[in-house]
Amino acid sequence: FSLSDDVVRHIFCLKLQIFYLRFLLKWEHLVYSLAGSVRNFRSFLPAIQSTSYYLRSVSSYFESTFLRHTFFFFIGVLAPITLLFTFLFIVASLKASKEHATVPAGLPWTGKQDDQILASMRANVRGFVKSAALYTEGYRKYSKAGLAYIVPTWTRGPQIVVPPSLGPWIAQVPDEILNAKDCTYDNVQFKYTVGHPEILSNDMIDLLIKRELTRTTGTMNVELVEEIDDSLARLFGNDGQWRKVGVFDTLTRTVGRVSSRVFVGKELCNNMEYVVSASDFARAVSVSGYILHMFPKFMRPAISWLATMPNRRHSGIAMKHLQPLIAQRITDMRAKEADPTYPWEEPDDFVTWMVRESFKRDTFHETSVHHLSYRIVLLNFGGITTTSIMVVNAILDIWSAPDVANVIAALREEAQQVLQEHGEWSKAALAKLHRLDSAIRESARVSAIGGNALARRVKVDGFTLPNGLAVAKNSTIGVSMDGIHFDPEYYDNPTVYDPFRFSRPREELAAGKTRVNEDLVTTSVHWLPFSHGLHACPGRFFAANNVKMILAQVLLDYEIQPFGTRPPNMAIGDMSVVPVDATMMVRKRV
Ligand code: HEM
Repeated sequence: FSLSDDVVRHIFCLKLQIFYLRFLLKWEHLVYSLAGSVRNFRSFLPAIQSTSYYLRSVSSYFESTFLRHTFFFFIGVLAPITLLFTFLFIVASLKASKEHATVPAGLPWTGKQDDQILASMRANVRGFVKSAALYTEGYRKYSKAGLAYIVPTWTRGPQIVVPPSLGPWIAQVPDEILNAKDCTYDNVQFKYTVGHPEILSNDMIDLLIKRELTRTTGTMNVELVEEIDDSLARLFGNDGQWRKVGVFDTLTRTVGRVSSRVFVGKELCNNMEYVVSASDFARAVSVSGYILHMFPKFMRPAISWLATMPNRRHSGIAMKHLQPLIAQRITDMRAKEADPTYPWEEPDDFVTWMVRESFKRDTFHETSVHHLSYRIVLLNFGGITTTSIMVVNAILDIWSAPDVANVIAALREEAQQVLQEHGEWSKAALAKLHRLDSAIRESARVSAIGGNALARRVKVDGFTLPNGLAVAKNSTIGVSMDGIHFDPEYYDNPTVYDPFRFSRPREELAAGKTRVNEDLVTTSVHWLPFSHGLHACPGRFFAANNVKMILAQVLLDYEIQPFGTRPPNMAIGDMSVVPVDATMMVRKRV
């Protein structure tokens, strides 16, 4: 510690000297030229001489101590950095070789060249920089020939990618054989980034999403539209003036507020400190997951304390608001149960459903205020950022579409007609927004998260896939999401964003065509943003309801200036991430 203090002092000293030297050189020159041209200024000469003398002494001090400073700089700063990087390099190299030994030897790789020195580690680095592209490259080369291949990734180790023909089979294999959650949890390193294994392995959230949230989806839309309108008015303004706003920032807040209206109720959904903590927490968890994957398993407990500090800060903010709310809800619900005349109206929200469910359970982690509150933190994690990303992608894709003016006019016309017919955004009304539904579904196709879909962890020894490929226990299999989404066999002109790709067949129904049921919530092995099969996202009905309603209100009430070119998503590892800095010009329609 004292060494580093010393080093810092010396570096500081060195900087000061260089600064002073430059200062004096500049002024000495100026003063000499002034003195030479104005005789009367001779009286200044002694001062100039003494300055010059000081300058020389500083310069000689600098020369005499230069070596010492350089030495301290190397010992104190460069040596530890070099040592740290050498250590990380060795660790990463060993980790990569170990991971790569677990996949079947005969399979082809994308992004790995066996004849290169440190082939495994270099492949993992490629996986970090561009594994989304490696997936699609392998898809064209191998999947289309019915072969499996391997993609290196930074976060999940090597992935075995199987042809799409195996997709329907993977989607139905039970968890005891191919496990979905193990993959997700390991990918985001939930053990460290979130903790609470007793909550993660518990059924309560999934059960309530399937049983209560899906049942009520659409029934609270009048309240949700109020939240959307107020949120958009605050963020986009309602004075008819153009404003430059952040796309991600404004829509995350709106989605967070709308989702929270159903998750935690009217009061808290309006609290932006609480709402923003959800997306901050999600981002912190993802970043810390990446950091932890840089280290081998035995080092993660030690590294995690530091890496997950932001996670604790953001979840702490949410917990600060959630715990009193849930404690009060338990008190009120108990009082109402004991005495039906207790003057309190039970809100219909996720907290109420969860507390009611907790009354039927008896373990501490299913009943304590802390554990119930943390469940909402996790619900936000799974539900808010994912939905915000879908809205952001849809806005970027729709307002960058070829023929954007006509696309907007067609979407707006549909929204106006349906709203006029139904008077409000009821479930039935939203179901009639075929063009908007299609524009969002198409955006989710071309701007999907990328990489791996239907990712499953093999849970049994000696397992053989239907195509005869033997895979080791704990290896990961899946299909290439972008490979499938951009395959001309499934989509005409697959690289083009065609907003009405899915609604056109419906609109042509009158011409006697067969009805094609491809709504935003319809999953398939060829459209995978919500996955497919046993683990298809149970929150997709709620998410689709909110995404459609937010976009319909934006179309009806605001004008957005088209983007010249679509602000591109960024590839990070095997994921494609929305451009969080993208801005748009927006104004209230008059
Ligand atoms: C546009 C928004 C959303 C997207 C794109 C999305 C996507 C996904 C995906 C890809 C899966 C993984 C399935 C698998 O492992 O194969 C999933 C699972 C899940 N999602 Fe969503 N989701 C969204 C919104 C939501 C919302 C709003 C909620 C809750 C209210 C939610 C709750 C869940 C849960 C609980 C699972 C785990 C299901 C299981 O393992 O059986 N999601 N989601």
